[in-house]
Amino acid sequence: MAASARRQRRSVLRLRRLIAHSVRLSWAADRRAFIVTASLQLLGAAVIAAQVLIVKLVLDAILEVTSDDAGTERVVVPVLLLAGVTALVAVSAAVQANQQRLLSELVMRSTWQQMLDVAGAVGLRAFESPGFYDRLQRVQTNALSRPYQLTQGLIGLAGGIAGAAGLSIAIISLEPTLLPLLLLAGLPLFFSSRRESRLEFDFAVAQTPRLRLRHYLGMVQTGRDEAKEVRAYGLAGALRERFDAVYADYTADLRAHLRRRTRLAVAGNLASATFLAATLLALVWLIGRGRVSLAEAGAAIVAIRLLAAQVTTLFKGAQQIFESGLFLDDLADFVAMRPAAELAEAGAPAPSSFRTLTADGLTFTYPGSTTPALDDVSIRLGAGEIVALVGENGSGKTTLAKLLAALYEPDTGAVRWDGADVSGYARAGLRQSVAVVFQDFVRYQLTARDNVGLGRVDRLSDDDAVAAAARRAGIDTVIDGLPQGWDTYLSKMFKGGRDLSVGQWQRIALARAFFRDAPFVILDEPSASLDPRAEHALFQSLRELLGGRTVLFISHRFSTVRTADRIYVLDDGRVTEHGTHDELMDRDGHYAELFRLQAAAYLAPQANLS
Ligand SMILES: Nc1ncnc2c1ncn2[C@@H]1O[C@H](COP(=O)(O)OP(=O)(O)OP(=O)(O)O)[C@@H](O)[C@H]1O
Repeated sequence: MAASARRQRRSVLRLRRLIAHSVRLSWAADRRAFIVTASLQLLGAAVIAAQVLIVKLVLDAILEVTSDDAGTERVVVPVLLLAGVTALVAVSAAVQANQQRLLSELVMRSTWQQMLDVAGAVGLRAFESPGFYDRLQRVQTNALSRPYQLTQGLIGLAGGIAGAAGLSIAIISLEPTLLPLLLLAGLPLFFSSRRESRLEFDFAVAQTPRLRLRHYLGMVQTGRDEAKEVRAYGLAGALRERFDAVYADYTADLRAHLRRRTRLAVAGNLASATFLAATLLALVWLIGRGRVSLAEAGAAIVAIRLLAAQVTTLFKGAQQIFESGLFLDDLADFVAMRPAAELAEAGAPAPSSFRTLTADGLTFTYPGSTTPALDDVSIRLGAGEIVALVGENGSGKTTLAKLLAALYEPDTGAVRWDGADVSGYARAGLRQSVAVVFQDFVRYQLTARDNVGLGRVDRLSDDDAVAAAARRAGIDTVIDGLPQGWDTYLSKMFKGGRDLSVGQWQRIALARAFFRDAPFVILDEPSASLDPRAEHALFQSLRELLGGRTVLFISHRFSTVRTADRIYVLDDGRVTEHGTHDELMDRDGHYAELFRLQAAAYLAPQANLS
């Protein structure tokens, strides 16, 4: 008993908190729309109350006409009034529906804006945390449906409360003794609706992980990116079976849940009918005793029906808010991360270039990992130098590049520009001076112009510079040959869009980096998908293409690496060797071994295959 009371108190407290949060969310989304919606609710409640009073006037007039043989014209005014109020109810419902749709859309927009602000503000480290990523996914998945449900719930709840209050006032003004009777008739509905909303909430909470899995399994079978592999590995049948199994579990639970709800609805309605009969009998008794007139009794019956509808709306609203509760909690936690994220990215204005860039004893461990990806790594780049990073898979090359690009902070050690530790500079300012082509660069499903121009958004409309960057990357003729040239979407998702080959995409990514026009350029395997001629041309002209810029490039192809001014060899997160190609070959260490392995593979492929 005590436990159940505690649970109820917790539910009430939670509902109060959720309502406050929903109101804040709607208010922040658009004050005007919120005020208009709230005013319409109040108007709706007043009109419902007026309806009851007018019904009484109509009944009074009808009874007078029949008993006194008075002129039927006496009925005309109340009837017209009733028709007018009924029309007003219908009009207000239509306006409310539109207003609610608008408010839902505005709340959805505001939710997306808040979510994108946080996603853009947090450091890359956040994306390594499963907690952050899960929450982001949940907020994102729900951001499309929940705001609608939430505003509907809020409006339903407010409307239900206002309507019930309006009806109570109307009844009191008719005959105060009727009020307890009305409340009695509403009691079974009150309890059954509350129980139903609790059941629905528990069901929604319990099913969330399963529904998420079902959504994912559906997506993996319909996604464009996944389509190749699903076919190549013949996964369609197996994935479909999993989808069916998850769906079957869900429908089994849904059936059981709906059976419970039906039982509850039957019990609630039976109890309601019994209470209604008792209320009507009490009304007859009051009429017999002359305490209540026939017209008042008629109006009371109308009020009972209206009150039942209001109570149902009220509980449905509370239930919808409850169901959106998890989403609201996720959103609140997510948004709360923003100030700390912004603080972490803030700092003094960064210089726009450097004469020397050094990494001093960098150590870095990915969140959730136990072994460091970088262990006491030190390297140096002079302005205008081309420096290469080599090493086996997983040796830490990309991680080092990310630290130098100010995307991660080292656990210990420092990245220095002209001797100054860059951790004191604003991250965004630092990154402006760095252009990176990642191994897994982004293929923006936007126009060719955007794909290059996004390298530097403040110069996006500089068509000549965009075209020049494309020329340097050797992708200009491909773009000119597209159906709408620079305006062609590089995606089949859009009408007239075209996809490119992997190597052409890589050139687009290079063009984007060239367009950025930054003093420090990081190229992570920039030629992995280029044909031999294009790769040769790129590295032959790298100095000319990047005229005087400092370049750090990562490559597994030693033919390209040998042209670098200096080469750093990474092994298991540590720098094991460094020097020019000739120096490293003379040293006859790890680098020389890897170089010879690759050279031998080119020169005597048969021997390697055998
Ligand atoms: N996001 C991550 N979370 C946890 N560990 C990671 C993450 N990214 C990389 N690692 C680990 O850090 C180490 C270094 O990875 P990194 O990507 O820097 O290697 P790499 O030298 O660039 O490899 P490759 O030649 O395959 O591109 C590896 O052991 C890798 O498994």
